[in-house]
Amino acid sequence: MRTLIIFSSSHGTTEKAAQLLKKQLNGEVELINLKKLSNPPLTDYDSVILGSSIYAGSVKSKVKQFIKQNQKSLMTKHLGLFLCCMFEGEKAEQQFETTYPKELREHSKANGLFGGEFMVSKMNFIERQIVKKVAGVTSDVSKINVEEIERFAKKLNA
Ligand SMILES: Cc1cc2nc3c(=O)[nH]c(=O)nc-3n(C[C@H](O)[C@H](O)[C@H](O)COP(=O)(O)O)c2cc1C
Repeated sequence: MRTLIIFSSSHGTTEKAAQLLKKQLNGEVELINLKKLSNPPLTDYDSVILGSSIYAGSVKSKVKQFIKQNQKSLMTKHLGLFLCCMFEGEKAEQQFETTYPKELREHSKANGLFGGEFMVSKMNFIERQIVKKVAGVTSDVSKINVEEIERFAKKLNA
């Protein structure tokens, strides 16, 4: 089985999660950052995994655009969808639902909330102000959910 993990990441957390996931998956796995290649061809892959982070309640625009262009093709793949974000529980679930269309969520073999990070050291001035005001965070915080990544990989490997 050939798998492609496609992601978009601003401060590197979704990329980190994608790398952790890659280690857990069976078969040949490649990673593509949408920043480098905005519409990668999917024909050579049986399995496609899509991952994004959330900023101010919205998914990264490159992911939105990729879904728009490839939704039909994604419906023919062994599919996985994940999100990196700092909200947890119901709020995180809601963000997942607004990120990925219902049709894809229902077709997907694994849907995952992988936690997130506030990488203050990589943020610009405005982002630092927002994170300080909204979350009271002034230094790097990591809450990547490794168990959730393992659970997600097991489902896709099954
Ligand atoms: C300015 C800013 C806004 C954010 N807004 C949200 C949000 O609305 N909901 C949420 O769950 N996480 C939010 N986050 C947390 C990011 O989703 C989290 O930092 C994520 O790990 C970023 O991943 P990336 O480095 O791959 O882009 C925000 C972070 C920043 C810096």
